[in-house]
Amino acid sequence: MASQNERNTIFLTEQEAERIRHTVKERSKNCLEKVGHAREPRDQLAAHQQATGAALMADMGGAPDPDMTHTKGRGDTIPVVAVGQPYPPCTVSLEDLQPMKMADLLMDTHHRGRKLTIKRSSPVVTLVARSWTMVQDEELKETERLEMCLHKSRHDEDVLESAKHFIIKEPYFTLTDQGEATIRIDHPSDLVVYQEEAHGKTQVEDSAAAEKLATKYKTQGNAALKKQDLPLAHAKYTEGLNVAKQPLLSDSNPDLARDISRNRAYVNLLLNQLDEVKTDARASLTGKDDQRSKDLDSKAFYRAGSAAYSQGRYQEAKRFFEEQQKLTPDDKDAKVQLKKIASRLREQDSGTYDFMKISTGLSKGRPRVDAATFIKNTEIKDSAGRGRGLYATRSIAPGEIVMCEKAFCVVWGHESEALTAMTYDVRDDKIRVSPVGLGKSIVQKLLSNPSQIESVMDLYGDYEGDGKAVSETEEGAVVDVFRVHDIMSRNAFGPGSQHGEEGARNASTGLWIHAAYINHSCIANAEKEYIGDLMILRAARPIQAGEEIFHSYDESQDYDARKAALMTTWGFECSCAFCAAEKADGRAVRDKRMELVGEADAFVEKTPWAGAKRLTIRKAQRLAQSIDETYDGERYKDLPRTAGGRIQEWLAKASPRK
Ligand SMILES: C[S@@+](CC[C@H](N)C(=O)[O-])C[C@H]1O[C@@H](n2cnc3c(N)ncnc32)[C@H](O)[C@@H]1O
Repeated sequence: MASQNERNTIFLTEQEAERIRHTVKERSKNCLEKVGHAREPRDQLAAHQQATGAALMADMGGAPDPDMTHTKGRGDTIPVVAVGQPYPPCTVSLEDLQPMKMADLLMDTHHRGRKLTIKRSSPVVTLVARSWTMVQDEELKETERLEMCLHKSRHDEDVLESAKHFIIKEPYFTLTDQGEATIRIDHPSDLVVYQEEAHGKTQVEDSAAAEKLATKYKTQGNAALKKQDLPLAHAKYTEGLNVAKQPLLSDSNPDLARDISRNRAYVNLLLNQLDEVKTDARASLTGKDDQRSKDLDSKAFYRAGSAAYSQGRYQEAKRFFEEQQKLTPDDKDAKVQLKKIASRLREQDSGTYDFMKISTGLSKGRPRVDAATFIKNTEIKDSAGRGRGLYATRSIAPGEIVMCEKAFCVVWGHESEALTAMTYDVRDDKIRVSPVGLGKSIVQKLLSNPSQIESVMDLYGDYEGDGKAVSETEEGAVVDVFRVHDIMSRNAFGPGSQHGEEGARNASTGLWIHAAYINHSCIANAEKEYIGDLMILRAARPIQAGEEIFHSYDESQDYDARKAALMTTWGFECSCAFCAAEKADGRAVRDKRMELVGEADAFVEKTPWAGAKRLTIRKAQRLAQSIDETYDGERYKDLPRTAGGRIQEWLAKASPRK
């Protein structure tokens, strides 16, 4: 993520930073000492009381949250998240995992190939960056602590609170930062809500009994939908489908599964689970010719088309809406959608946008644009010494659009998802300000739309995972949250404040997948701007076909600050010609230049250019000249002299008072 500017920096005291480092290192040390040790049984009553007390305190807002740390300046606490000790999620389906007992858990061990069925036995303690509770094994003999870190909610509901019975895939038994034993879940896909039907616990003897049961679930799903409890409606329809799809019933009454699929498609649309909308809609098709069946199939095509549209797959959406139109030619909805799709396809193919219209359609309540992505003039190729990069496939004139991209995911500072944390990375011993709320949103979006996992996971990140390309098991999408964190850290950008005041604690941030392939240069040939979550990249100078496209990740005038930010945030040292020249200038010249820039900035801030007196203009000219003189004529022959930019701008506008 782009670094926070001075004004928005979050300051930690040295002691606080040291305390964070110490806590994380102490935990690692403790884990190392205890690795492989047998689990010590817990006292059930004491465990229950501990969790109940903590949950009560947390609900009243009085619980000490061990994740929060003190900061200096505005606001006083912020969560701390330790990063840099990644491990991969389980990529095996439940039926291929062997059951294990709670009593057999070993300390600081990932129990690969195993699964543990548990029942929640206490209230859930919900803290800012984690939730925890006490759980019991199937025989209710053993009790253990279970915590879910960071990615702990789904569809705005705390996962641990959402159900009573769970199965943990490949349990990780370890220590908390405070040294307490716990089963720890980092990857949401490692915790599965236990469903009786999915695990064949309910025996259905004949098709009549199966029909009764599936209908019961369907009715419960409908009731939950009516109450807008979408996760429950989804769960009930899923249970219903598990029964209705069994040959016993689907042979005699195939329409029941179709009906439930159609209903679940609707719930999925509301939950933004767009891949499943399309699967369900397709599964619900009757293909029959009577009017009622045609109406139902038309509804299914509408749902599938809406999902494809939301995914930016406009050709696919077009096909669905055309099918809808064939079945119900008088339906106005399909006509409206097809008209919108025509506009999106035009944007996508030609890069022709009505920016004014897009812009006026935005507000704080509707901060995301309805516009397509245009990337036709670019391609991804290897870039020597920089991994991959983005290249122009045709020549592009200054000011012309290089590419336009709607964000894969953006979290605006004013949205409830915005969450900033200090991350302490054990890999390089650095504490950073990180928009973990964006990481959480990306993970949620991927869990809901597994077909998009591959394109996000292809982005550059320090941790590359275990190399297994599994993104789905029988139980749903698998997302490696550690990889998402690292990808976000190296690829996210800030679209700036578009809806009011924002600072370091609630900076807007987003991920643009195609733009994420663009490398940095301090003398970039492209400049980005934003309308809502639409990134528009224009050529800053003529770009030839085949030329690599660069934008600037950090526009600081100060070479040393820029160099440090590029290394801390993006992990590289810039070797562009401008950096090479500034490096050759030496420290003394750079310091002198920055001192003059400081003077010039102060001048510009306090001196209005309109009606400036001759004497004032002379002063500005002298300042501009002094800055210019810090540049060696030969060294900067073909390079911009950026430090004088602001004062030059002032001079260009200023007119002497007559
Ligand atoms: C947003 S990604 C750019 C695409 C990336 N090169 C790739 O292979 O996917 C940012 C990462 O690219 C690399 N990078 C970008 N600009 C660079 C440059 N000028 N020199 C060296 N590495 C650069 C750094 O590793 C950085 O963290």
